[in-house]
Formats: sequence, C-alpha cells, structure tokens
Amino acid sequence: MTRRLRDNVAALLADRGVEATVERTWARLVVHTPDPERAARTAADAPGVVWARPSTTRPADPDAVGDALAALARAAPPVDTYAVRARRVGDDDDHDFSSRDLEREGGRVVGAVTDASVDLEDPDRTYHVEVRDDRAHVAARSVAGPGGLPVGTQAPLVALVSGGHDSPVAAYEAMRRGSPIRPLYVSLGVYGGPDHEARAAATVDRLAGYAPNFDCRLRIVPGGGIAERLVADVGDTRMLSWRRALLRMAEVVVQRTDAVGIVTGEAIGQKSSQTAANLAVTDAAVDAPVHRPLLTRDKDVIVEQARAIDTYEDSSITVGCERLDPDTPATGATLDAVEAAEPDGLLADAAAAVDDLWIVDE
Ligand SMILES: Nc1ncnc2c1ncn2[C@@H]1O[C@H](COP(=O)(O)OP(=O)(O)OP(=O)(O)O)[C@@H](O)[C@H]1O
Repeated sequence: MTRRLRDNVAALLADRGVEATVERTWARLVVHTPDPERAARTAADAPGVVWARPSTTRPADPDAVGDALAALARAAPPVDTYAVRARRVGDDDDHDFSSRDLEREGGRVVGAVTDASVDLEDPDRTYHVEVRDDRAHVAARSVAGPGGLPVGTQAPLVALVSGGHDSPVAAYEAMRRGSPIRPLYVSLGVYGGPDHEARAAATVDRLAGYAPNFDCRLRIVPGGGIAERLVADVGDTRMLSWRRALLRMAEVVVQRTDAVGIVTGEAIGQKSSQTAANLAVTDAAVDAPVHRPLLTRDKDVIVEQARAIDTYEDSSITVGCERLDPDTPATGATLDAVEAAEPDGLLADAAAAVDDLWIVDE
C-alpha cells in the first residue's frame, strides 16, 4: 500500500510540475521539496492520503523543535488560540523526552512569541510535531486529503461517464477506494452532439489528473443508431432500454479489459429510470456487477463533491440536444414489460457496437 501510494504521490507531483522526491518511511511518506506548501496541497489530492503537512525538518531535539515552532508562529497570520500536538515514534533509548514534554515546551514557546492563548479543545491553529527516530517534522497546518486507498490497490472498473454532475463523482469515488477507472462514454448521435461528448471528455480529464500514472483515457462507443431506434420504437420504457444498452456495452468492455465491474452515477429515485424498481430491471441486462457509489446520496451532496473534485464547472457546460426521454417515463416497470417493448436483439446490437469503440488519446 505505501509503495503504491509513494509512486502515486510522486507521479502526481511530477505531473503538476512540483519539484520533489518522495521517501517512504515506515508509516509515512516524506516529500523532500523546495516548495512544501504546494507539495502538500498536491499530495493531498492523491486518493489514500489522509493529510499532508507542509513541514520543516529539524533534528529530534526539544530546543530545535522549539526554534522551528517559534519561527512558524511568527510567520503565520495571527490567531486567537492554538494547540501543539506532538507524536514521538522510535526507541525510548533514542529520546530523553516524551511527546508530552514536546507539547508543553512547544506550547510555551509559541505563547512567548505570539499573543495567542492555548485551547486544547477547539484551537484556531494546531501545530504538529512528529518525531521519528532522529528527525522532527514541525508544521503549522495540515491539508486534509481524500482518505480512501491508493489508486491501483484494487482491480479496475469500467466507469460509465455521461459528463453530468453524477457520473464523474461516482467514478472518482471508485478511484478513491483504489480502483483505476476505464471511463466509457456512449455517444448519442443527434441526441447528444459534440458538446455532450466534450463535456464527458473534460470531466474525464479532471479525473485522470488525480492518478496520472494510470490509464484513464476516455473510451467512446457510438450509440446514436441505438438511440434513434429506441425513440422510433419504444414508449414509456425507452430510458430503461437505453440504460440496459449502456450497461451491456460497459459489460463487453469489462470482458475485453482487466476490469471487474461497472460504476454508474445513479442514485435511488433521482430520475424515473433510477427508481428502486427500475434499477432492478436495468441490472438484469448484465451479469457483471454494477456499482453505484452514489446510490443513497442526495443531489446537493453530490454537487458539493463535484465542486470539491473540480468537475462541477465542466459538468455544467450547456449541451443543447434533442430529447431522448419520453413524455411519460415508466417509474415502476417490470422486466417482462421492458423486454416486450424492447426492439429484438437490442442487447446484442449494443454489444456489437463496442467493436467500434475508440480511445481518446491526447
Ligand atoms: N451517454 C452516456 N455515456 C456513458 N454513460 C452514461 C451515459 N448516459 C448515462 N450514463 C450513465 O448512466 C447513469 C444514469 O444516467 P442519467 O442521465 O439517467 O442520470 P444522471 O443521474 O443525470 O447522471 P449524470 O449526472 O452522470 O448524467 C449516469 O450516471 C452514467 O453513469
């Protein structure tokens, strides 16, 4: 896990032009860099990182730690309250001080050079001191990372990405739990158009930026012909058949790659095609597992996360297109009813369309 995380963080730093080398220690990564602030913000974008701290490194000695804390406290904008948290790892023989000693002495030093007072419950600023063997890392702030697991520690998943607000967030969640994603967009012909495809491509670009050392190129399957047939032949169950075609295409990509399942951005009841009953009908089109990380999330929470991972703007591109959905979409369809209304051989045609898949390689 830590080896993988080190490689991912190093790739992310290199991709964003941050000069750095990444050292793997027992339970931490130490990034050596001339720009700790930028390096910390960048590293905190890597799935698997819980926090990153722009730190100064000193010898593991209370006086040296005190000097570093004083320098940080003087340089940082004033706050009313603060706390010093220290952690010491290593043999007791290595250190003749405890973490409590570092906190007490560090607190005194910060108090002496600023007007702030100690608040251990809810401080405006927390100084962190981490002593490992002969080194002490001292920081005045911590940047929260996404947590989760390093990308590449789980098997890949095919992510159906439409480019709307939901599917990029769902794909990101799969990455955040360690799965590289193989993004798949199904073009809709006259029901989509270039803007629709550009929106999907832009959001996938953002996602790729979180794991630049993995293949996250957009795969596109032409689905315009199938969409036209469904509009011509199918009434209120049309969107269910469309979803079934999408899932079947994704399943073929799963079978042809090293992926082990499908991810979608669906949430219970968010759209007529996503009622609990309708999800059962769409799932029946495939044997591959369909993962829905957003299943129980409300839209405002999803949108908030889209902003946090920077896909919101791209997902908001206006896409003028013809309507694919019927006037009165079915909300409680049965599999029998959907199959009866579906054009013969729809799923086989969907599978065959994957032969024309192309990969966007910029
Ligand atoms: N053209 C497409 N290409 C690839 N996947 C798609 C496409 N359209 C829909 N999907 C997948 O099906 C899911 C449901 O699509 P739908 O348009 O009903 O819902 P949505 O909740 O608005 O999703 P999104 O916000 O991602 O567009 C999407 O989250 C996505 O995973």
